[in-house]
Amino acid sequence: MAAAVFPQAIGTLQWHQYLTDCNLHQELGSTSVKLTNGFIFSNGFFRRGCYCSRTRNFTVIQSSASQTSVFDPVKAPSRSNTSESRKKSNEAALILIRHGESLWNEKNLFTGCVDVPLSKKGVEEAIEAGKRISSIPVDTIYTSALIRAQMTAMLAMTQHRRRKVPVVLHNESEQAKAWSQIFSEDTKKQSIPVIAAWQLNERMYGELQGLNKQETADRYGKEQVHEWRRSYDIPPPNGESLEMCAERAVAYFRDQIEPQLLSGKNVMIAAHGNSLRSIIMYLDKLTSQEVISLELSTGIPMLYIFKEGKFIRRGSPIGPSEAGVYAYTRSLAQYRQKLDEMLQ
Ligand SMILES: O=C(O)[C@@H](CO)OP(=O)(O)O
Repeated sequence: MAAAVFPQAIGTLQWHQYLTDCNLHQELGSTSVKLTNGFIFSNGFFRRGCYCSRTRNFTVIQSSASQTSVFDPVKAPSRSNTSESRKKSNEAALILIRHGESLWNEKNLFTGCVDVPLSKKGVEEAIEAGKRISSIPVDTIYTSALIRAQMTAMLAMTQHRRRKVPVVLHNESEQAKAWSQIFSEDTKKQSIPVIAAWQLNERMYGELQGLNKQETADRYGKEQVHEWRRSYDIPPPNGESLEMCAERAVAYFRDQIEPQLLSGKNVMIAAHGNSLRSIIMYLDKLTSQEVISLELSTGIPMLYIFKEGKFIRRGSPIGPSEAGVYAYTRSLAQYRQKLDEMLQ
């Protein structure tokens, strides 16, 4: 694919514009651009974790057309539909979704490891998230052990155009394993394994669990509560800091999920604000300072491409009916086209 050539200076970009303006992203997508503030836009995203700030201005000071599209098809019929070529391309999609709004989010209560379900709005958000990723391949699903993440994953998958059935694996005992076997290879092929892991749970919020966030801020002060909620290494009373949460969540990601991606499997993770913040910190190499301002919205999927051992952030996919979906790589566009043909 030929790369677009940018003039030496094209003015000012707003990060918000990057997030929402598909055409801009497409134009930039195949070009390396150096920006003021030391930020570099290449391979479809800004480096240095600057997405924490949605309102920052970027002035383009230099560009190069050396970067062509780096994304080979994940599962494109012409190039990557054999396990051999998959291994060679070493590329896979990774979708991260924070669960939809829960009944305690709605009431503004600290939730942590308390297992509460989605609110009505959360159910709608999960379905909407499913529409956004309905044309992105998913081979394996990881969720936390908490119902709000599991509901989100399942509701999202009801929208997937491939129509595979998510099946929760029960490996907690030999008997559970034996009793949940599937005896048809064809049916297995039409299923997506769902693995629930406590390591992906929300951070344990200690003695804040069940307290109202506003009342807690009124009592202990806004700054103290912000420190408990967003700092990297300060735990809430008797709870986990983000660092402690990362020790289990990132270890699980590296031990269990990365090998799947390495083997070419497309993975979706439905988890929580803080367990996902810790994973994003690892993926985007954010510092403990940068992660403070990282906030994740409920029910908004984020797409990464894993290629040659690197995670490339592609933004949040929007519905297949929208023109110019910036999050799609060429290979994902091919997968989507294949679905279009199949479903005609
Ligand atoms: O209550 C919680 O478990 C989390 C996520 O909802 O809250 P916070 O935004 O403080 O991380």
